[in-house]
Amino acid sequence: MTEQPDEIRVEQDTLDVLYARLDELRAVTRERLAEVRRSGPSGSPQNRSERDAFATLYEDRAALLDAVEDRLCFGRLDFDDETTRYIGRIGLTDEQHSSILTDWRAPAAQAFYRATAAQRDGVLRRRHLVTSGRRVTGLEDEVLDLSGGAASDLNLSGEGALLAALSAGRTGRMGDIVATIQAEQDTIIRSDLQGALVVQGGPGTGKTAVALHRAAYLLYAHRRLLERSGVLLVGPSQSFLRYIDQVLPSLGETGVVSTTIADILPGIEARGTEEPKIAEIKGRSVFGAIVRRAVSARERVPAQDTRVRVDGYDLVIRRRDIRDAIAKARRHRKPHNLARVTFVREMLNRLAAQYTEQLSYSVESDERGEILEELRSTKEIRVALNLAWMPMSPQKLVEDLYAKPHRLAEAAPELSAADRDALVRAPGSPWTEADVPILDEAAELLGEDDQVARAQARQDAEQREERLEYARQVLEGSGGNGMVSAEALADRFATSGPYLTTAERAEKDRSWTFAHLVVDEAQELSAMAWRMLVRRCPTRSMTIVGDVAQTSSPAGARSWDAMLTPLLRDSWRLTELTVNYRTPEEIASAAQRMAVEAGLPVSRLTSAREVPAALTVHRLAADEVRAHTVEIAVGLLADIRSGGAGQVAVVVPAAEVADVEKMLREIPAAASAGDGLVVASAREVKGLEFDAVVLEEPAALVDGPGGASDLYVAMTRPTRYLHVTHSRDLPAGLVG
Ligand SMILES: Nc1ncnc2c1ncn2[C@@H]1O[C@H](COP(=O)(O)OP(=O)(O)OP(=O)(O)O)[C@@H](O)[C@H]1O
Repeated sequence: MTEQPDEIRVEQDTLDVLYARLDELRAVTRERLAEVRRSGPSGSPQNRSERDAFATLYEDRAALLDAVEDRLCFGRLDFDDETTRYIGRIGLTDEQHSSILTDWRAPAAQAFYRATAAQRDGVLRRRHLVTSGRRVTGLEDEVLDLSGGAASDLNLSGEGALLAALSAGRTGRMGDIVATIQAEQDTIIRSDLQGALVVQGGPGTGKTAVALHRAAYLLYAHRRLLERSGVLLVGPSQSFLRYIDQVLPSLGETGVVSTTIADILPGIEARGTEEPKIAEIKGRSVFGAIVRRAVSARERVPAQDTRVRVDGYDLVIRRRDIRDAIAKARRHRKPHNLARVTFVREMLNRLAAQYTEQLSYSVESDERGEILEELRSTKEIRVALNLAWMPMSPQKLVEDLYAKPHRLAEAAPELSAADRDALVRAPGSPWTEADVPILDEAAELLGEDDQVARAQARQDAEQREERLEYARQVLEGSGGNGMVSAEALADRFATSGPYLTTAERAEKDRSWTFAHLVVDEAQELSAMAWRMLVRRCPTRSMTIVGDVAQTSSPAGARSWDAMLTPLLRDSWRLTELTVNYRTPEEIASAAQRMAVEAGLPVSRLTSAREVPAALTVHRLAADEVRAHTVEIAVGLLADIRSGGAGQVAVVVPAAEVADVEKMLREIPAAASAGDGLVVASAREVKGLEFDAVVLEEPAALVDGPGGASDLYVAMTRPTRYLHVTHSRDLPAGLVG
């Protein structure tokens, strides 16, 4: 990176203009918001809801303008025709409506990330602006003539800025990478919305970063479509979602619904744990058929006819009538609870016919209604009809399947007796993550009685068209600047109570379908979890990122093809990331060697950075290992903290976490470290990163349920140092 005082001054002047414009827009937005609020709570409900809608609009705009303060502008392109273009977090125009800053997601910004000496796209020079607050502190120029070329073999663009970003201390929160997105990442970020895009890449290749930037890009490029139905982001754990939760807001996007598989069903708390081998059984796609059979079993012809007496008349609930009524109800292919209405109506009609045959006169239609009501409320008839077609909640259906071995045996002939035995559990046991897709499948097949909701939805759709037209006129009148679509504004007009975003509405509604789905650490998902997600995204427009070499769940994917083709057929495409930005070369090579020896399906990986003495291995006596682990962690913490912020993690098998935490609590420097020192299992650190990691007894990790994949994950978390403490032999390949 070069210090060029004159050039820096020029860029500082530009930056001053851009920030002045940002401040001006902030002031205008705040003034408009104040005006709306001043207008007070009077007026008709229609006026009030419009006022609330405008208030939300200005609040969102103010929040967006605040979010882009840091590194508002980070790049400049100089073209052959002597024009220049500045690239930043958002687009800005001056008072004459001329562009002064180009949004990084706009087509006009693409060359900033993609132009190379070989393919310049008219770009002469790419400049990275390094800033601190509102000050320009450095510049990095790449002259794209053939003599200059890329700065390294890896074709890294803005290498100085990139390496500075990569070696900065970790805060425990992921940051955005807009200023230094690399060409192979940019291609993925801007890839077509249609179909499912699978991004396979080794650890640290930026899969999470790319998935989030792609979500922000798609929301920008297809705002109308995506804002209305929303984008669903599925991550592996709540701690992972916390780790990434700043990235989209820093890119000006807040409307994405984030969740985990365990939390995806409204009203279900899946906090129970179970053996991985049980989760594997529950994750098999055959559970789709098992749930279907379990539902069908609740529609059954009894062994005998049932006689009942109503008002002194003898009626027979005949097996053959039940068989016919079931067949008729099934013909409409509605979910069980909804089809039950047809079954009951048919049976009551047949019983009413028996009843009236016994009368000495013919009945009028109003009397017939009374007879039907009488039959419906007769207890024996209710019981008999329920036995033939039981109304069911998903929870009850699945609970019965686990608690009553005969039900499971009937529904699951594909499972071995041993597998079925493993699934048995008492009613009332807590739900586990692997139960969630099964409950969702059951909810889908059982259905809720949503007639009222559907009528309401039809009415809403009609009213929405009117509001949309009105919102378009309003936006035209107020010179809408693309920050909000007419669709979003129309939806805001609709809510006279507190305004609900798409995200908030979607979160409450199990059957909400999203316009795009982003899945991170996707290799962990079972076939049943995929079925559940695909139901939520009927367009199959998805971004799926993961690494099949890091799969620890026995129900997860070892091959994308085997997992996805049965569900998505040919509507998915595979792309790869190959540069490791996180882990120093020495550590990454050791991890790769170990993974290859263990037979994991590792991807090609080249490391962007080298850090001297990044990997240290401590061979110890068995009774010394734990004390050394703790001591090394405390030493690393002091070392890293002396240079500013940073995080150290100690990775041990899950059963050891509490013990190590207890030892660390007794050391004052560790006890007061807060987020700076984390003790966790390999599974808990998946997707996260730390400045330094102390990894205890790798052979024990390999013996655990996640096997060598867990060790691969643990080894590839550090951005600077990895210390391995051990007494047992090291897994093959770990030391070269
Ligand atoms: N172009 C880039 N500029 C700056 N930092 C980057 C870039 N690409 C990736 N990084 C950084 O590299 C680190 C690893 O990225 P990320 O967590 O997205 O990788 P990953 O492929 O999801 O890893 P894992 O498979 O281990 O979960 C992060 O700190 C991320 O910010």
